[in-house]
Amino acid sequence: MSPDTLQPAAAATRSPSAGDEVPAVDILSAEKTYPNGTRALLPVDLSLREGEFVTLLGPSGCGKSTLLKMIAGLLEPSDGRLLLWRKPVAELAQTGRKMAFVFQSPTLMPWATVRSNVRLPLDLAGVPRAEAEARVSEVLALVGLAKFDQALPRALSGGMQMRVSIARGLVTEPDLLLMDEPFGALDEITRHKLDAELLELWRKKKLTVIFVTHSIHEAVFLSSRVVMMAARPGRVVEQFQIDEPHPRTADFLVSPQFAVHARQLQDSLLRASHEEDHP
Ligand SMILES: Nc1ncnc2c1ncn2[C@@H]1O[C@H](COP(=O)(O)OP(=O)(O)OP(=O)(O)O)[C@@H](O)[C@H]1O
Repeated sequence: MSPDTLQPAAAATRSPSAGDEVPAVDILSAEKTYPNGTRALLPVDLSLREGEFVTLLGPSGCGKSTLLKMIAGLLEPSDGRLLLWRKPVAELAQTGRKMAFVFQSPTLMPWATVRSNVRLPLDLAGVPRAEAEARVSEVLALVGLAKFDQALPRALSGGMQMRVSIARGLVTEPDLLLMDEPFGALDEITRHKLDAELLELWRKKKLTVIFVTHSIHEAVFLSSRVVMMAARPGRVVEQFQIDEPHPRTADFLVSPQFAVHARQLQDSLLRASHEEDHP
């Protein structure tokens, strides 16, 4: 085992929360069995420091989305607990922190302009119009869509629609960004471009990100840590630190270090898939 690899047992000790630092996310033996009896997740123990970019990677059905939805408070665990800045997910507001969720599909209102789509969370929160407009302008500039603020979603490419969705997530100024395969439906080149932009946003805004993907390359490029999961039943099997410097450019993608990490994840993914075939 390489020094970069954390044993699942080490992950269970959740050392990041041991010191003074308040962990952004603490998952304490959280598990999920759906009402139809499907054991989607065995107990998961995982802790995230503020500012980490953690990717959940694993074969189809290993519970990535289930875990992300539990962290978002969209699903209740069957047992165990999930804390955000040491408070239960439902009490996040008391921590003064905010969370946003970006789905795989941009889910934009087709009849509304880009500007109105991005402003929606602020309108729902009752933010005064002038302040809301200023914040919308700022995030649209951040994702490179300032000139398209009056466009309707159908006039935009898939990649641009995804940028609108990300802008809508960022407009509330979240501390924690949860992303469920946000670029999975995009072509390879657009995906790389958005990956690079997302990494810049993460650095600029000092976000904590949990990102679900099927792509080993995306996981290596983006992550500070990769959590490998296996299916039937879903569980965390291994973790990998990707301690490579930033900014990560296109050169990183063709570097020997990138290839080493990709190989490790490839082997781990094969092991995870094998466990599923021979539980
Ligand atoms: N609402 C539900 N009711 C019953 N079973 C469900 C439900 N949602 C998901 N499952 C099952 O739970 C398991 C984990 O699903 P989940 O969608 O979390 O996995 P995933 O790793 O995100 O999959 P994928 O990579 O294909 O998106 C799967 O066996 C799935 O069929």
